Amino acid sequence: MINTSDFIEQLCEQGWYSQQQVIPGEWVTALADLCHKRTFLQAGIGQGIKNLINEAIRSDSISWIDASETDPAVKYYLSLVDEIQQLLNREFYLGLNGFEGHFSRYPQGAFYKPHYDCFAQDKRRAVTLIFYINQNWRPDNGGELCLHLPEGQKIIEPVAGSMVCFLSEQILHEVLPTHVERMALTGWFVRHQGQDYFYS
Ligand SMILES: O=C(O)CCC(=O)C(=O)O
Ligand SMILES: [Fe+2]
Repeated sequence: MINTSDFIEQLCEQGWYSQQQVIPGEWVTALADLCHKRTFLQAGIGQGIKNLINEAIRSDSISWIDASETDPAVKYYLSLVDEIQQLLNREFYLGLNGFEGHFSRYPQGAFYKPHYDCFAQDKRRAVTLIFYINQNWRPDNGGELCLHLPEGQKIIEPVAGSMVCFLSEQILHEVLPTHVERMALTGWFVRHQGQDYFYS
């Protein structure tokens, strides 16, 4: 369960929010099992024809989620996404009208260097939403999400069931090298501006 009032207040005041134990254990298990069964592609940077694979910047693999998927775990995830989208649209005037999300797998040694989730030529991505599905995560596993904030770094461990949400344009962030396989569900609430875009 999301703490609605903390979510609204902190997203508004600091541009990011994180909370543990949002996804119950049984759904974490279902999502982690599903993640292991899916087909993954090496992730790229940029979009469309400019989507380049550059392992010096990121070394994870991704598996895009289709809104028409029928797996109960995916449906559960999309219902959470929907709940958060309604909350965001009710409380903030972001005009969000779409979502794109994927499973991501970071093999041992993988990382994602500091970046913003909003592309220079494409400002559609407004809010980033991440859920972690790493059971039995240990503090010495590495793989933390590091937010580079004006007041300093905020380190977030990718523990099972936790959630992070932030304004895509504002928060510079990175994934520190992981010492074990690390899995997440990463997505973006987007605002369409009446143009056609490529999906990477
Ligand atoms: O997995 C994470 O903690 C963040 C991933 C990320 O920054 C991204 O996919 O853009
Ligand atoms: Fe990111």
